[in-house]
Amino acid sequence: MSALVLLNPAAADGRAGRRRPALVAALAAAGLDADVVATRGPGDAERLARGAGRAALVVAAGGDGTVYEVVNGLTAHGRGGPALGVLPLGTGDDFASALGVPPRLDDAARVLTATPPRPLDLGEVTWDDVAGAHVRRFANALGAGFDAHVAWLVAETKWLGGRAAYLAAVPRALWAWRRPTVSARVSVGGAVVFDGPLFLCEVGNGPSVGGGFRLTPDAVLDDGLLDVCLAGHLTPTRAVRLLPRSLTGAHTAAPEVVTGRGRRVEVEATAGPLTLHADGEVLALDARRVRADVLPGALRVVAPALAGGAGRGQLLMAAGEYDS
Ligand SMILES: Nc1ncnc2c1ncn2[C@@H]1O[C@H](COP(=O)(O)OP(=O)(O)OP(=O)(O)O)[C@@H](O)[C@H]1O
Repeated sequence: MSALVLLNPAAADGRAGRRRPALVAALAAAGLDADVVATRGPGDAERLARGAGRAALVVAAGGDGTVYEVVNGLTAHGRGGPALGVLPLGTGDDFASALGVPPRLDDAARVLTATPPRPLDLGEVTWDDVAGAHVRRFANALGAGFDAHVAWLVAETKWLGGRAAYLAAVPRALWAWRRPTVSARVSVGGAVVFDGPLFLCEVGNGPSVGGGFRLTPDAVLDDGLLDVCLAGHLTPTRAVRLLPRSLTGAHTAAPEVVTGRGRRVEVEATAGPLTLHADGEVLALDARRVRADVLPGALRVVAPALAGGAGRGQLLMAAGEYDS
């Protein structure tokens, strides 16, 4: 099998780049005929994936941001294009965890040759801001509000290093959000589920974000649906109390938390602009209207945790329930 491995050397504060020799050795040991190409900057992985139509497999070697880019490049090929593999070399690696990719490089490389790819759902986000309308795809999660604000602060202070940038960003974001900063109306499948001051709204294709915070703990990558978790205004003290509970998904029982599941999720800012992220990459600081749609079975992915059997999304698609 011919594979193109797109290595983001900047992932995990540059640790991914330093692991290139170990990556090449792991791929050789797994018997994968692979070209390893390092990206030169943001956007490069997407461009390379778009040009990789002849590869059987395109592997995102990096974190969730690298996966996001590769997914947006690969979907340009349609459903018959190369499959996606993931080697978790990033900081959070939430999508790789959802796929069941083992954290050790040797094991993860072996999985690429041993597991036939299978169709999984993707999300498609459409939003309006001052620059107009935009459309992107996401693999793992879309977030509006507090966590997108954290992602923006982290990107701004990248020079601090991943973990330090996060530690600095969370208190800054909590301080900025001590009073309600945005209000929004949220609909799932056309029905309004929330209207008021918003802390965050997370739309999960996979269950976790930020390196293991299970905001949408029951999200499944092949069920043809997106899971939603939103919280109305939280004081900093209340947010700090709830955050650790999201490591297990126990936050969903809190009275401020609303959950839902559907094919389409809409978030409309009624006061203040929305900060928006997809797979941890900041998309907008001033979104007004955001729509997320599931694209059932849109991309074939090496997913050891989901190997075998048709997912619900595929079954619904076969039954003609989806036209996307
Ligand atoms: N060669 C490069 N130099 C600098 N930045 C790059 C390069 N290639 C890609 N990037 C950018 O690096 C950023 C971070 O990548 P990625 O998300 O994969 O790693 P991470 O942040 O360590 O992991 P995670 O998102 O799982 O926490 C992305 O915004 C991506 O566009």
